[in-house]
Amino acid sequence: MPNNKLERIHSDSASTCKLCQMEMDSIHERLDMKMEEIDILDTPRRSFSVHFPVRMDSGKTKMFIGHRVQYNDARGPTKGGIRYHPELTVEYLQNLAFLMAIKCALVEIPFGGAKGGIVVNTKELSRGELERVTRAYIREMSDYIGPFKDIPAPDVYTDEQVMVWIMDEFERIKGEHVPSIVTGKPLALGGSKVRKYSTALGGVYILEAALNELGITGSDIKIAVQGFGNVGKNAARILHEKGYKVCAVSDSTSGILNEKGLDIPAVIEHKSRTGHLMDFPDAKEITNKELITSDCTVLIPAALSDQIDLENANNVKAQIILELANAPTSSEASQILLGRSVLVIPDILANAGGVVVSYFEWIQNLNQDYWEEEKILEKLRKKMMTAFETVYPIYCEEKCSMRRAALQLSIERILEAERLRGNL
Ligand SMILES: NC(=O)c1ccc[n+]([C@@H]2O[C@H](COP(=O)([O-])OP(=O)(O)OC[C@H]3O[C@@H](n4cnc5c(N)ncnc54)[C@H](O)[C@@H]3O)[C@@H](O)[C@H]2O)c1
Repeated sequence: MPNNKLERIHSDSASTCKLCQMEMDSIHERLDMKMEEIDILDTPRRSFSVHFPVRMDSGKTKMFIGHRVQYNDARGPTKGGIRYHPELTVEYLQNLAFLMAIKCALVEIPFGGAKGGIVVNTKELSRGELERVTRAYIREMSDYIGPFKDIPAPDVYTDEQVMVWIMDEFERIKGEHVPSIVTGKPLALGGSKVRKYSTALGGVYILEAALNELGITGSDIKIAVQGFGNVGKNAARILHEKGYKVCAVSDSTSGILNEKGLDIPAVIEHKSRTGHLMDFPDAKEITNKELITSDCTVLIPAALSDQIDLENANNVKAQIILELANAPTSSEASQILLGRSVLVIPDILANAGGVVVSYFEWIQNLNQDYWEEEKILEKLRKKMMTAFETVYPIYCEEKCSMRRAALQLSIERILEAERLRGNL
């Protein structure tokens, strides 16, 4: 059995799928979808598994299983992460691949959706074994992936080093340089500037657009951020730099609050020096639960799924929830918040900045180019704003959740591509 951390990380996107499923019936009805359209959306184009032997450090050979799902490629080559997890199944990956197709359509990047990975607990592998397992998986997959077929990226328990091994093995097989085979690489090997904080920054662009739409302005805007990892810390940092009052932040151990606003660079320094948020001077200690219901204008869950639930949804004080984590709001809580007119900006829109900059990395690689930071920032802003400006009117007109509005838009785009190809 995996430990709790493994299980938890693995369940986040499953919750997103559950939330999307909840909205599907009303979308089918609203778009007056025919059975053949529902079928084409419900069916992954390719799902396959490979079995491969790897020599372990002990000298013994062990068999591994890898999967890849290429869900829908009507809008372009499929794109999606490679996840290493002991409980990975094809069915689970199908859900994640569907969400990737939805996200890419929402921010109008010319990709379909994919997801894959290996059934393995990386904590049980040495670095050498991890490299050999990765390379063996890519040897099995090399005919089915490619810059114009299917482009992998990092996901749970894979990182930029794993992406380099994937690229290197693929290039050895093809006998040429192909950096565009994978995104999420280090800068020195064709990675993109901004990628490390693109998810947080994309979310901040969307948040500012939402504040503007709701007419919420001024120095009284209070922000609470749950999670202080890659996404949460960068979101807090960017918002602080923009002059917002970030009043509360938390990590897995505890939270801190200062109603006048925290000095975020000092909090970052404190956390990197001590390893925790506790004992930060000039702040009150709070629990993660207290952060969710703290007195704030904007709540940014950026850690785990199902943090806003049946128990606390009625006590949320924020007017806007920016879902930077995947599925931080349970399905029951979503209904309550909709009833209370709290604007929930759904994960599929709020955290899409990461895949947008991955797309930019792919373009840079195809053109053997490196873009300056300013160019990437401007293009990211434009992509995120366009998505928001298209989804928001649907949300207002249809008086539905913003998640439903976003899903509806993506589905229309995928179906349009299928129609133009003559598949419908
Ligand atoms: N990294 C990306 O580009 C990206 C893109 C899309 C979605 N996401 C989603 O954003 C979320 C965060 O990702 P990340 O890359 O920042 O992960 P991370 O591992 O870097 O950080 C996770 C943070 O959450 C904190 N945390 C763990 N348990 C907690 C708890 N019970 N309460 C409060 N905080 C807790 C950890 O201490 C850590 O600070 C995940 O849901 C992830 O799927 C990330």
